[in-house]
Amino acid sequence: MILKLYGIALSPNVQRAAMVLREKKVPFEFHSVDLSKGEHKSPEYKEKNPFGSVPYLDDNGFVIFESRAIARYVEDKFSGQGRDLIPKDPKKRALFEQAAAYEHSRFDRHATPFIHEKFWKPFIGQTTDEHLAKYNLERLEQTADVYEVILSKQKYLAGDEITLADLLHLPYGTYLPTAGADIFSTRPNLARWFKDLSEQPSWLAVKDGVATFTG
Ligand SMILES: N[C@@H](CCC(=O)N[C@@H](CS)C(=O)NCC(=O)O)C(=O)O
Repeated sequence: MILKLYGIALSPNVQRAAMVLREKKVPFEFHSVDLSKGEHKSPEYKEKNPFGSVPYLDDNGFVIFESRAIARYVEDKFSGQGRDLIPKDPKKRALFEQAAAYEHSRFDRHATPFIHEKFWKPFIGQTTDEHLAKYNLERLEQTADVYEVILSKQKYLAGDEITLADLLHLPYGTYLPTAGADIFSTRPNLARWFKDLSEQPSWLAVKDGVATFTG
């Protein structure tokens, strides 16, 4: 039975899951969840994702949420199909895990609250906490300086081949300049890396909104 992805078409976390399904050439049905009506907070929805957030994936009754966990499940289940996103060689795998760990703990940790303050809050008519935004932007700039060093020595974060660790940056990385944090274009290696990622067909297919993919 076809996989079902639940969420909103322009949610970065939903786009992350959909991008990986496209990478692995896995057909899926996209099901819209109406956040404005609070559908994601209903008891029925929380049976699927108890945090009441999007996305979640339903694979014939097997339900998984958290976009990074969805990505890893899809990579494992459809191993040998589409592009390999996680290396199997132990050393390459360790370098991948290292990059995936700092994507989450250093990049996403500050990108998410920065975008919340500078993009999402003004969008829904709330006031930005400028102090919080500045704090997170400073941390992002520090992380970007380290990325620039890493990417001056290799093409991608885990070596010279693209992995899931690189792709995970795309959704929030794409929002950052719109929110006023242009951390990529001012650093030549980071600019080269992010331009390359932004041109990946899997991302181009979902960046303007997730839709059902029939293969
Ligand atoms: N860490 C989660 C984050 C999910 C998340 O926060 N999704 C947002 C949309 S981008 C959401 O559902 N926000 C509404 C809410 O949490 O009430 C993931 O990667 O899936």
